Amino acid sequence: MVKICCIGAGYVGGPTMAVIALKCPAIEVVVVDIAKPRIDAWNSDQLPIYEPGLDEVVKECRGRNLFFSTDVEKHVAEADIIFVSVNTPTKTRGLGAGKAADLTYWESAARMIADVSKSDKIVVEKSTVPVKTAEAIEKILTHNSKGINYQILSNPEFLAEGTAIEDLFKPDRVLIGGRETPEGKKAVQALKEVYAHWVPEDRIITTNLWSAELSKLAANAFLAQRISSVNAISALCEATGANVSEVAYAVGKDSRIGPKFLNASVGFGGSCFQKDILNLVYICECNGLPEVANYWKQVIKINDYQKSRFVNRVVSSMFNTVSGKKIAVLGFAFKKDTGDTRETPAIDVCHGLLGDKAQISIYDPQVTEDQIQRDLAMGKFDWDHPRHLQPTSPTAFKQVSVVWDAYEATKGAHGLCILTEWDEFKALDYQKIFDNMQKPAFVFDGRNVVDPEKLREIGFIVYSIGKPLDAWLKDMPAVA
Ligand SMILES: NC(=O)C1=CN([C@@H]2O[C@H](COP(=O)(O)OP(=O)(O)OC[C@H]3O[C@@H](n4cnc5c(N)ncnc54)[C@H](O)[C@@H]3O)[C@@H](O)[C@H]2O)C=CC1
Ligand SMILES: O=C(O)[C@H]1O[C@H](OP(=O)(O)OP(=O)(O)OC[C@H]2O[C@@H](n3ccc(=O)[nH]c3=O)[C@H](O)[C@@H]2O)[C@H](O)[C@@H](O)[C@@H]1O
Repeated sequence: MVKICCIGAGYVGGPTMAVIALKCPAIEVVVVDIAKPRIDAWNSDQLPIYEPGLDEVVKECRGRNLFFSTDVEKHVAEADIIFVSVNTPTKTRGLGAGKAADLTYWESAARMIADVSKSDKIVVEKSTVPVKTAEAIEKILTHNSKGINYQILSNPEFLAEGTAIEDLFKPDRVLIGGRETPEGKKAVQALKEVYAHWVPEDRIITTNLWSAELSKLAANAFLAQRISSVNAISALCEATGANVSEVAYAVGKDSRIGPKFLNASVGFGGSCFQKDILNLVYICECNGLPEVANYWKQVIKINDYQKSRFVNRVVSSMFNTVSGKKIAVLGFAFKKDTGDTRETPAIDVCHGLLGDKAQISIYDPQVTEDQIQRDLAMGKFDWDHPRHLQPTSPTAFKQVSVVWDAYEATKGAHGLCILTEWDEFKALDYQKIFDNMQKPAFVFDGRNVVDPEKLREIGFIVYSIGKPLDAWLKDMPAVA
């Protein structure tokens, strides 16, 4: 029986391995992690991450050919194929701070593999890493090899949160990069055979190592660039009376452009887009390509601009101050159908509002108060380190309350900001919300969830990203 071990039981390691176990009953899959609470949660009825369809997959295979364990060394030693899916956060200090990927966790995983291995291994980069990481990993492994043969493969993951199971069941492509030696090709074939249990052969792409590593960074950069492009246009829409949804629809109808990923928003979030672009920027700089670095940097600058533009809209609309005013925030996760808050635009928007002394009442169907308070207190990039290495929870923000109901959050509020596109926000009784808010009552829709015209009929003053402006907002300063 082929044995797979995955180091890192997070958003990628957990779902990916669960799907491999489901589709390959003859393979034993063990997911290991240094974080005991996370492994305990994977072994319980309350999985550590919320992802539609994940519970069913885990329930079907757990205890059959899918296992979660903290006994990292034992399972690594026994495995034929080792996936490494650990954190690769942005460095917070030292060389490349604020840009380069911090490979501490990767390096320690590689050293541990070298220490405990007694048989040949295929080591698979599942984490997103800088191009050329495989070379560094190879050096660590071969210099400590004790005669063991290691083959390093790059197999980046393209799943998106909220649709992870769907994406894993039907991936657009699976990408495998390896050395072009006979041993390298054999290792690529071995991994290909795992995916071939359910992925059509023409969707399994094989490349050299560096192409695979770079394709992952490039794919995320292209995706984020689309959002920054449409968000940049959204600002111009507001200035001219054009409607960003109509513009995006018309632009996306061009089959060369395509309709997906053109939703204007308060900004993109999530653990990877910013991190991976910063990493790409750093790699370009290190390779003497400042023009290329600056080109990609702009994608992040527009994203930051979009978030501060939103905050400025809120404050300038409400008589240039939100001091002491209750502002309801609906949605804190970085997108719908996930409880993940890493790099969510809600953090920056809340910081902006707190900077203007607002009282914030937050409701998100999947995010806990503890998580929100931690997020608001955490330093830049700290969130992307393993949980037990993050700073312990400092004192909570008194101006922030977290409630479990949208009506409670909006009761007595002066303004309401929609920051995540949860479906349930479309179906709220906005008349009831209006009746219970202070007047004038403002809605700032950062996700184009509500119908601005219907809300205006109720009596709200409405700002929707990239949509023709409410008469109230015209001529008000709103640039970042
Ligand atoms: N979250 C996502 O949707 C996607 C993430 N990625 C990439 O996958 C990688 C992992 O991301 P996530 O799963 O989101 O992170 P995560 O933070 O959810 O999970 C990483 C896990 O690795 C564990 N870990 C760290 N060092 C370890 C070690 N030495 N031994 C054992 N366990 C260790 C941590 O305790 C943590 O549970 C990152 O490189 C990310 O860029 C790629 C595609 C999608
Ligand atoms: O490497 C990663 O981590 C993953 O990053 C993204 O996945 P994810 O961040 O989970 O979610 P997305 O659906 O890409 O959304 C990212 C952010 O962009 C925002 N977004 C997305 C699409 C859009 O049109 N507009 C927009 O503002 C979302 O609300 C969210 O805040 C990519 O889509 C995945 O392919 C990739 O594997």
